[in-house]
Amino acid sequence: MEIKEYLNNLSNLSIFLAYNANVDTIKYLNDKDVQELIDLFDVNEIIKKIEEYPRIIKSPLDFVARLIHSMKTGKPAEVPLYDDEEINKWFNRFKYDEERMGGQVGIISNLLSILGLKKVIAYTPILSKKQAEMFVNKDNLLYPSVVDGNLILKKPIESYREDDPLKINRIFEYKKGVKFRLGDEEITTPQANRFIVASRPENLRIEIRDELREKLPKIGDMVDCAILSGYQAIKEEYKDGKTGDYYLKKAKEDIKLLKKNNKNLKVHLEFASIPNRAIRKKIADNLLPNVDCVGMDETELANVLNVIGYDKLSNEILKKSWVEDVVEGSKILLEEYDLEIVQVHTMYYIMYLCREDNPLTNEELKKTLEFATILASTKAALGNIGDVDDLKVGLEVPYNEYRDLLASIVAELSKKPENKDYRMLLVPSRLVKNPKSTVGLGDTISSGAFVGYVSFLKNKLNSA
Ligand SMILES: Nc1ncnc2c1ncn2[C@@H]1O[C@H](COP(=O)(O)OP(=O)(O)O)[C@@H](O)[C@H]1O
Ligand SMILES: O=P(O)(O)OC[C@H]1O[C@](O)(CO)[C@@H](O)[C@@H]1O
Ligand SMILES: [Mg+2]
Repeated sequence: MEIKEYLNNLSNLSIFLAYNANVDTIKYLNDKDVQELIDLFDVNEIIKKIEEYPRIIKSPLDFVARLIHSMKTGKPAEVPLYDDEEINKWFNRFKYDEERMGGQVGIISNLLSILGLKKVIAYTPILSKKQAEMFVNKDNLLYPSVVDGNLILKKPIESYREDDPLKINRIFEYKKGVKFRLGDEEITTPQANRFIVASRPENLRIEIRDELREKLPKIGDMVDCAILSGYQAIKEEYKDGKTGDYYLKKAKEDIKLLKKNNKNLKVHLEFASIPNRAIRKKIADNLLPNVDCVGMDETELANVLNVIGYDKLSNEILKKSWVEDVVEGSKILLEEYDLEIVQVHTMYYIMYLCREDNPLTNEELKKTLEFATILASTKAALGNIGDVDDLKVGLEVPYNEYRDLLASIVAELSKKPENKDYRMLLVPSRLVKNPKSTVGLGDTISSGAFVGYVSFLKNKLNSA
């Protein structure tokens, strides 16, 4: 993998990002931490609550139950926190280990700025001083504002609003092999992963502020692509009478406004877990038909399939996440929403599914996935990518042990007659045995692959 050449390709690419940035307050859990949490409750209460499977955290018990479930399965999870003073304060009991830029826009804008893209325009509806300070302070990372009716692009640190609220998510990271007892059951985490307690402040609305919205066609004309994310925070209704439908309708129009003056603008939607099934369905039906590419992990793929009528396949993916099922699910999304690319990242592989007539060659497509695995292994190993030189760390992490098996499965699948109109490219992950942290690895993978995809398309367009 020629990293220098790949990066060189990105240096004339510009991108727009919206909507979600926050502060990730991270705690690395050990055996004792978990046991102490469990010992706060009667074990049967926890077991009962795990079965109930709360989709929002309203009490400490909701949190402990969902956390244990995530640690027992080793699966990534993100659960919204009910917007209530008391439960919010309860989370201050922990001694957190570090604070870090969080949210797809936060993580991706910093990464792409460091990778040396020409221009990264990062938008988030709330930008406090503390949040602004977490953005990389480089000339290519800009925040859009409107001053006297004009679109102004300035560094986040020069654009913050003193009285904007700060959004904090608590991240509980666990390594593989964390041990604890739940009654007479000994549990050991099967792999390293993260549990996100996602705050959902009433005043946070996933939208482009009105004065900036009319500038979207201009912004769309200044960039080659966009990554949109954060929709998972949209609520069904708000205290001021606004509804999820109101914000989803605006979100759909935002995409059309971005594309208005730039027909070649490629838009990628990065998923996160959307516990509210009604909102999940609306996001799929309203937004997916208007974007070109989508990135998600296998759990998110399964959950979307579940709300569009493919329960059996959804359960298969949740249970085993076999390549065949993930391919089947990706084909359904590609067809259902007329997408250009469905990119799914799992613990053991990253995969593209696209149509046979995709303008890029298999080699080009694979290159973008290979670059994405190097980004992920670098970030997993170091916790953060501070400089392109860090990438040599990720390059040294070998592909995981299922590399050959996965390659043979995909080779078989590609030959099947029902797959003749598709191309599926798979690259095994470079799994870091003992990752510093895992939060944001999916965002890292998807953004690294997507900007590579757009840069190869751009080369093709220019050389045509
Ligand atoms: N230890 C690890 N080493 C390398 N890659 C990892 C490791 N753990 C997870 N990954 C990659 O990161 C991805 C996590 O994606 P996702 O669950 O979307 O995270 P997030 O939404 O927090 O960015 C996995 O699908 C896998 O490809
Ligand atoms: O759903 P929210 O509150 O926007 O948070 C998204 C979460 O997902 C991440 O971006 C990782 O994908 C975290 O950094 C962040 O806490
Ligand atoms: Mg993700």
